[in-house]
Amino acid sequence: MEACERLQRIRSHVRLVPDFPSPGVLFRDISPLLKDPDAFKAAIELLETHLRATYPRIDYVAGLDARGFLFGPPLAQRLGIGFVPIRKKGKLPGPTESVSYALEYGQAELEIQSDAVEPGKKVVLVDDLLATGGTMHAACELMKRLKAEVLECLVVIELLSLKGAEKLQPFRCHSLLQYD
Ligand SMILES: O=P(O)(O)OC[C@H]1O[C@H](OP(=O)(O)OP(=O)(O)O)[C@H](O)[C@@H]1O
Ligand SMILES: Nc1ncnc2[nH]cnc12
Repeated sequence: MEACERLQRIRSHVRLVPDFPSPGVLFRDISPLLKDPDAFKAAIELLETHLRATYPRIDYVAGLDARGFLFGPPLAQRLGIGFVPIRKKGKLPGPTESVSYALEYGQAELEIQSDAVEPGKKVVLVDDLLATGGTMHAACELMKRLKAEVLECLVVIELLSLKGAEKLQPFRCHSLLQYD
């Protein structure tokens, strides 16, 4: 499958759900994408191709709770590197670093185990979707605390009107699909 054919396949498997989880939010539901093995494979392959073409060395893929856990581990496997979970508050044992943040429809706190990434390691942060960028920004802050280097914030879907990529600067952001 060509890259644009793959993108089209991915796009056609993202479902729009108005007013979820709260009134006024247009929710982009990736469930149909996960359910279709070819579409899901196309997404993972495009993420992998992009990373291989862009970075000579990546040490870890770090995924954001919860939907970053769907894309991060298969991607890390294909790259032959480790996966690190960044979780919502209270889920990780042992010493942790935590950062609170605001997202498109709420407030939450993200955590990482203090020894999850060694200082100086090169990390790609992965999630399904970038909206306001609050969640990804918090993940970047966690990486700063561990003295890791964020190569890029990588998402399947970017909601351009919410200007998440601007909020993340100077960190780089890459998305497969963009919506207004
Ligand atoms: O750019 P933002 O405005 O921060 O929004 C994006 C975040 O919102 C969603 O996660 P959510 O917090 O709904 O949690 P979930 O993955 O557990 O469903 C999505 O998976 C991103 O992580
Ligand atoms: N509009 C949206 N659709 C799906 N996930 C989201 N996370 C934040 N905003 C979202």
